[in-house]
Amino acid sequence: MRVEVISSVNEARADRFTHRTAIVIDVLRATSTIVAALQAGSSGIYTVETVLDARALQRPADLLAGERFCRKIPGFDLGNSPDEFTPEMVQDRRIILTTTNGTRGLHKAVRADHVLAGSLLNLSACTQAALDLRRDIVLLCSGSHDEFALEDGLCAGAFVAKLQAGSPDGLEMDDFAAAMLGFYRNSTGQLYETLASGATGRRLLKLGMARDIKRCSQLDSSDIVARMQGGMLTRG
Ligand SMILES: O=C(O)[C@H](CS(=O)(=O)O)OP(=O)(O)O
Repeated sequence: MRVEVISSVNEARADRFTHRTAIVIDVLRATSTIVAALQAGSSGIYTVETVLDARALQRPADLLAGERFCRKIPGFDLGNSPDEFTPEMVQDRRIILTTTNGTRGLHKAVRADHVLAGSLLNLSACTQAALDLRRDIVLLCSGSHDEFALEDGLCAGAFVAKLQAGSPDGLEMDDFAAAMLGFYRNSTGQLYETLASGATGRRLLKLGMARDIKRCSQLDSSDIVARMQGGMLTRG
């Protein structure tokens, strides 16, 4: 089995996904929020790129969620903070989500045979699902504003470490995957600090959202596998 890591949506050429399982990563915060929403009982999450698309897709019982400039979109039910997605709010409800980077990342991966949403929260569950699908794996770091984001690279490195541990016959990897593996190994025990030190983390801290960074750094706190099926992310 081989794993490759793509550093940002800008680098995500369609042909890199063919015949692969894609794990799309946006630790701060879209894919962490998707995992939290499914954990809280949402029946599924549609990701769309624009506010207009979100409103057009909404059916009467659906919730609109997402952010622009890290803030909840006016008129929407929910923002992009995992803690907002409680069972009281989202149980058995479909959610239409639009965020700056994560939703773009998920759309870039559509050519893959299978698309999973990965985060630190569901690292082990998502890794096992990807191994079970028996395809080469591509990890797409959604990044932030078209650039590489530290927290996504860290999470990609954590996935590479888990995939390696779960591949008794060995795991081939590209150079960027090897670099992110080294980065993750050097950050052991400092997940929160590393997340908080990147550009997105600093932006969220300035806005008083340290709690979101804490939540998004909770390694393996969920056994949710978030899988794209028929355009919607559901419990896989
Ligand atoms: O809401 C977020 O955490 C980010 C906003 S940004 O990266 O600071 O623009 O959006 P996401 O799509 O979850 O990365």
